[in-house]
Amino acid sequence: MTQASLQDIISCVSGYDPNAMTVDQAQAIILDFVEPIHAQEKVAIRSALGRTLAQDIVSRIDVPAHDNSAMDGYALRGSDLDPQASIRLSIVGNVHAGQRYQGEVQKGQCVRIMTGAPMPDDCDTVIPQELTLDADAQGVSIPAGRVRQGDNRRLRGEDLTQGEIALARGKILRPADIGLLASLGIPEVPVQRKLRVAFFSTGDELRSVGERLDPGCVYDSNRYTLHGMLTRLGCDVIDMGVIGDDPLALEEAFRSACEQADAVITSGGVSVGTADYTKQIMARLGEMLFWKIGMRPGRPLAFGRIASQGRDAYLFGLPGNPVAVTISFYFFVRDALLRLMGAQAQPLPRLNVTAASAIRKKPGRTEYQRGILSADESGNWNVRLTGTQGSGILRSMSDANCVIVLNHERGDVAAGEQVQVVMFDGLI
Ligand SMILES: Nc1nc2c(c(=O)[nH]1)N[C@H]1C(S)=C(S)[C@@H](COP(=O)(O)OP(=O)(O)OC[C@H]3O[C@@H](n4cnc5c(N)ncnc54)[C@H](O)[C@@H]3O)O[C@H]1N2
Ligand code: MOO
Repeated sequence: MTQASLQDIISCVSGYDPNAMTVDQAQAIILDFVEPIHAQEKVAIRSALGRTLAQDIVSRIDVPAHDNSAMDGYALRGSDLDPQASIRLSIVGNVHAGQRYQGEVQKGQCVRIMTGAPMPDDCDTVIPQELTLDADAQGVSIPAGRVRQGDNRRLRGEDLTQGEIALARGKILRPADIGLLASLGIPEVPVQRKLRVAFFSTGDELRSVGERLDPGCVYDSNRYTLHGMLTRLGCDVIDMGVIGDDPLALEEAFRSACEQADAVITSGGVSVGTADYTKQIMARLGEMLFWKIGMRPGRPLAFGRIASQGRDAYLFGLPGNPVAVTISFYFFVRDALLRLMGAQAQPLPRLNVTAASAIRKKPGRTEYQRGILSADESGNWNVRLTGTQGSGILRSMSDANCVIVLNHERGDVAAGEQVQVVMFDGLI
């Protein structure tokens, strides 16, 4: 990777203060520093779900390939229609999807047609069969005013025209995109190689699931939350377990993670505690910034790039508190990983909704509070807090279906005021 150093980037940030960063500043610095990886591979379209498209996909055909009927009914010449009076047309043929009507259709004539069948050359309008009267083998009556010229006809190329970009590079492919690729007859597509992300938890007090919980210890939940969030983002995950507060073991873990992965995520050890060797080791292995961000939860954050054995990786040192891990991941790490994987920016949509009750908020920091969004009897959406908002209380994260984002300058929120929420659906 050849890229600007973090020092270059922060020297351009006005009022840069690592102990008083705003969320916006931190997000901007991170995105500025992260460069997309370039490796790509070809995969069958069914395996491309959730992957990032590595090149533009240009349509080689018109879709649909011909004008065709949107309804089962009768194809007719629109110029025969009389808006004031019913007309009677004679039926000169029949055409199904996959066939082509070869004959001519003259004035006063029509063709029985099925949905998807190509329009006969002389016809430009279809009347659905349920709007017609007195149909028999010879003819059909078209009541006045039921259709206008051009109705119920799907035009050649109305979905995509030959040469048009059907899907742009950087798109994360969803089921409809896979269907679109199939509609173009494309069997495989170039996608970005999956991002490899290594992660581990730090702290002597952590026990892994399956181990005995010794006095004073807690189960490591962060690795499980991170595993879920990274998997949802479509990364290849490398779970490196729990590393105790031992400088040698920590250094070895950082080196090994960096040699295997594009990005390394740790939790714990980024604050000011005496056993927090983590920060020193991070700093020794590369270029690191340690920030106190004006936000809650998620105040401490380490960010940079470390190197070992000629390999380097971006490093995100998240705070240890379980809720802080989730918030830091979604508001800093997610966008950076998306950029790293070559994906188009995918800002998390924010909805304006009503606060069901008052919310305490200090101006001068961004707060992310866990909420439950629901509709009242009139169908108006409002949000209430899940309860205690301590950054160690994972239960209230699990109970929530959204996070309420209260911007930097904002003070207390009164019941009935508008607040912004980010939905968890599909996210956490
Ligand atoms: N004097 C100060 N103390 C603290 C500050 C500060 O600025 N000055 N910041 C507080 C904030 S905010 C946070 S967040 C934490 C972050 O500290 P660390 O990143 O060093 O995290 P730890 O001390 O290792 O752990 C914090 C807390 O979270 C629990 N934890 C850690 N890892 C896990 C895990 N994998 N699974 C479950 N729980 C975990 C850990 O046991 C601690 O209770 O510092 C504040 N203190
Ligand atoms: O990041 Mo800490 O969890 O803000 O409280």
